[in-house]
Amino acid sequence: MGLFERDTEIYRDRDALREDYQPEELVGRDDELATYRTALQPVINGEQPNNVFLYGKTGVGKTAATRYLLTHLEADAAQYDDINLTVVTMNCDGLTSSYQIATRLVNEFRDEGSRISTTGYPRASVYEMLWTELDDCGGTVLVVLDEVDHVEDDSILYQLPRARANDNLSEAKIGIIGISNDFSFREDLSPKVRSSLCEQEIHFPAYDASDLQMILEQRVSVAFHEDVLEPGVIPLCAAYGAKDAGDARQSIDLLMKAGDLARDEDTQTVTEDHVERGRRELERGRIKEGITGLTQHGHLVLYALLTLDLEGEAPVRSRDVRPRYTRFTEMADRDPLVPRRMRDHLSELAMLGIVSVTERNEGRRGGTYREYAIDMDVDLLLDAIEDTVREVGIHQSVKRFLVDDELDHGDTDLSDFAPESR
Ligand SMILES: Nc1ncnc2c1ncn2[C@@H]1O[C@H](COP(=O)(O)OP(=O)(O)OP(=O)(O)O)[C@@H](O)[C@H]1O
Repeated sequence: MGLFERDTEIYRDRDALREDYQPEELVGRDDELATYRTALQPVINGEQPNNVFLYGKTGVGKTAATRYLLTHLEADAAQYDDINLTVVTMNCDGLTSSYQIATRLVNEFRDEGSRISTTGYPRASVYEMLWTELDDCGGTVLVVLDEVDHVEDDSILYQLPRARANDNLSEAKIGIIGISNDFSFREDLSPKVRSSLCEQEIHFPAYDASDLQMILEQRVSVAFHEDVLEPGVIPLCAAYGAKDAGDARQSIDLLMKAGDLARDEDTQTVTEDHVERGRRELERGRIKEGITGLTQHGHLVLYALLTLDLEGEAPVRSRDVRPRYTRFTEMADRDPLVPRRMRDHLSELAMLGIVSVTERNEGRRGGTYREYAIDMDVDLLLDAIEDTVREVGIHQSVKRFLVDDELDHGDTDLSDFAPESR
């Protein structure tokens, strides 16, 4: 028998659970799809398209709905000889300026040999090139700007939708589809940009548990063999998804994690226990990612609070975290941040769900203050701030959580790091 053997007991088509899978139908989005379809109808009529703006939290189907409708629109437009439709889709993640967007767009229309560099041209001349490319392309051009909130200046968001009205285009009819999960972005747009970019706004609300259940059932029928899932598995994934953020991506990921655990264990069924364990694993991954993204001061603040928590001192006020944090910064050969910046780090840890915060009120004289405590698995946290701990040394109170080979104790003299007397 070979080293690798095909395992097909659980999955029929695991790829159907991946992000890039395009479902044939979108379930539970009838109203949004109907509004969206109406907004795109002028394209088929050969009229000037509407600019559409989609907004809603992450994983609620904005991109999936766009892909679904534009695939149909392109196929249907091909039936009409007098319609020449071009769709350009761009994700604005990593593109922060109008200039970058404009050069990228110019290059979308050009062959490899004649592409322009992304720096060095005056903005006005890049816009000129863009109008020329669009007019040369002609017909109807739909530009999809996904994650449009990454663009920090709104010049292009004004120029593109207004290009025809401003006489920059004579041949092409252009329509913009902006997509965003940042609610404040729309609010912060200047009125003139908002009125042109957001001609037709469509809000995608978060999914509830029964929506998610329908979405999961549709995926399961493609991805898994029949009767492989215990009856409670889909409702449990849906319930967790609805509780977290109403995000379809999270529910689908959880189902895939549960399926993978079942497959790794060579079992014939996916159980609720696989879902529970899968959820814990995903959670660990998310937290680890969140902590890894913090600065070293964030790690030092966390380590200070963690050791205090283990000594039974939490919940603790930030002024009581401070001496420990300051001491750790000295050990790491750094200057401590001012108290307010240190508190910002505690708030950030709270936002990540690593630290719990309790507001206390000492009555009229004492005012209100906040107390912090660790709200997460200790070994998970230690694992995530391993490098910082190594630099500062292993504090007495965390010693019992460390398996010898998990962290290199080296020659650290632990007595140096015994908790200070308070
Ligand atoms: N109504 C639905 N029916 C079937 N699958 C869906 C539905 N809504 C979302 N999904 C699936 O959930 C995942 C996330 O959806 P999508 O990428 O469209 O979210 P989004 O709102 O664009 O999120 P983001 O703002 O993070 O980009 C995709 O795999 C998508 O296929």
